[in-house]
Amino acid sequence: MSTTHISAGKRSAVRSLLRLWPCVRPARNRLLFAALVAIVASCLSLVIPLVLKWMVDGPVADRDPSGVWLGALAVLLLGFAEALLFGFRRWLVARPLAEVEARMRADLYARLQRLPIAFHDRWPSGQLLSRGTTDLMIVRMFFQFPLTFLLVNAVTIAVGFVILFWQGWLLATVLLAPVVPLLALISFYEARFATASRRSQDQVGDLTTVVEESVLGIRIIKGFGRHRGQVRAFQELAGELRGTELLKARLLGIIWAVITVLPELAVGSVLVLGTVRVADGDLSAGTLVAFLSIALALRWPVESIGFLLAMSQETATATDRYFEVMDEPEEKDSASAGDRPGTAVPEGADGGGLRFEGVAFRYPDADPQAAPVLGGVDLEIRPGETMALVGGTGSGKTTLTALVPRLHEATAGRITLDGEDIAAMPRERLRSLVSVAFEEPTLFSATVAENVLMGIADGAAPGDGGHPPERRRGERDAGRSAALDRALDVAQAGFVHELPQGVDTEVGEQGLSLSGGQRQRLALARAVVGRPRFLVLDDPLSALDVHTEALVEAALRRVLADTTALVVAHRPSTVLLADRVALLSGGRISAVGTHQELLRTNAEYAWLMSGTDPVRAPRDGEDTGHGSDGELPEGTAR
Ligand SMILES: Nc1ncnc2c1ncn2[C@@H]1O[C@H](COP(=O)(O)OP(=O)(O)OP(=O)(O)O)[C@@H](O)[C@H]1O
Repeated sequence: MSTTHISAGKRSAVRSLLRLWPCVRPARNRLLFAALVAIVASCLSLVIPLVLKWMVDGPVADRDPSGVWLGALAVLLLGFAEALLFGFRRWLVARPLAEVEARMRADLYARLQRLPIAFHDRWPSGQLLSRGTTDLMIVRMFFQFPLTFLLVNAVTIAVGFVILFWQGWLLATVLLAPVVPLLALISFYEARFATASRRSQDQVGDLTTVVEESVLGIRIIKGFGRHRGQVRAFQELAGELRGTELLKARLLGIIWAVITVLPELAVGSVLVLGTVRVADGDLSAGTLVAFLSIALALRWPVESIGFLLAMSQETATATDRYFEVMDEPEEKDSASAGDRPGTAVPEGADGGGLRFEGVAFRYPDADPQAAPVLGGVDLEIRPGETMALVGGTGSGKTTLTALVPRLHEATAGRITLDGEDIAAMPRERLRSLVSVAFEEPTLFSATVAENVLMGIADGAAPGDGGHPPERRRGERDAGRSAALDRALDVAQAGFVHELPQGVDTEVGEQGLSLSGGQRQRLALARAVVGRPRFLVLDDPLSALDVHTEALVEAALRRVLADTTALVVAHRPSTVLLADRVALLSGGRISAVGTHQELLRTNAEYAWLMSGTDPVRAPRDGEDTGHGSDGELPEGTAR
């Protein structure tokens, strides 16, 4: 379980926040208008002290009750207008900001779909999940509240001080005095808060990973009685997060205290100095009331700056975390892939079928000193042929099959489909030609039909040409339904008709409401439903009982007859589906031939297939002397 944090490095919060500008661009007019409304509302609160001054120096001093009532009415109306305008501001931004958040989330999801498998191997899922949920929520709240109020409060404070200086420069200067120490202290604590904020958001990601893994692996956890250990691990991480949150709270407390105490001291000084000046007759009582009222009205804008800056720091962190994913390079088609006509060779001609030429591969995070998983694979699967791929555990069979749909990119050599280099093909086209079923059959929380029909391109079904749209749609649906029935038949997945809603039954998260064998049959149906030209199957029958396996094999034979296929096989029964067998050993294809030929002539193969070897059982990847020096055993073909 990874607790590795993706380091943010040193960065400027403002620069991070500026990266959000293109995302909120569609809502910018509303945001600006809402900010204006909030500024007007906030400045109305500064007019109230001026009304008070007028009341104290006018109707109160003159003992004029009707003037006092008029002043009270003015204060009431100003307060009412302020409340109304703040409500209007909230209404203005709510919908556009929800849309901004939804769009950013959709962009993140789309990006995750396009990022290479190597990225997903590296990143814990909880880290991605927390970026798509908590971090984006923080970003939305920033636009809703801190951003607007940092602006509104800055304008309110500026307007407030203009009025204060207009009323009397001496008292205004006393009020302004704490600004310099205030700024220095805030910037010191904000930097520490930014570090704590990054740590806490990364810890939320780690915690999400633990929760996700334990929910998905609940059967293993319960089966091995590991629930207490799991709870302990969770509590440890939750404890670390709690510690970081408490540190944040302490820092925020200090910032808050500094921001509150220094201005209070200034207000106290103004009160003393102002009273002395009123007593000396240098200042009217109304001016002092107005002064103190404005100073008190500015308290909230000043005090709130502490937590507004803290929220801005959190948003800068959330923005960095969001863009760390968005900045990752996507899977790229080669530069000329889109417009290159391809170098296709007609089916059946020399160079047709599936060919591996000097294909090498090393995982990006593998030890650079270690030998690559694949060191130079040469293999030809003729058009219409089924080739079984056999090799010891960890010899690289799954890795080799993953190179065909370009889930990983070969580090050297090339793979061709009917003579066309897959590196020069647009991925979409490549994946419409090649279908895959992996050893671990992954299903999605959707219906049986939706899971199987994922294997067919949207709208792809026979009978589309030259008809009106409704008829085409009808024919397409009928075509998809027929393809579904055929695929379920091939995969011997008739059990789906016994499910409560037949093919419309939801299979639950990851298809866990089905048995392992049932999931594997649906994964197989998904691989064959689109009648692919090339089929790559990674030990597709491993979870079936012998009777079902025999049935699926019989049906598979029919499918394999029409396609060029590479089938990873661990057992003789699967190997027998193939026309020929290739043995992967030491990162290369060390022998190719029929099952019988290899059984007779290749000790490693005989050992892998039967577990017995009259001479000696070779270890994984050990050179058996066959083919490694270029000499293939008798009956071996390339
Ligand atoms: N994402 C990865 N990052 C780094 N190394 C990996 C990764 N996936 C697999 N490997 C390594 O590559 C080697 C080949 O793995 P692969 O899964 O291709 O073997 P395999 O022949 O399919 O094994 P099995 O028969 O047990 O399924 C192994 O040593 C494995 O540890």
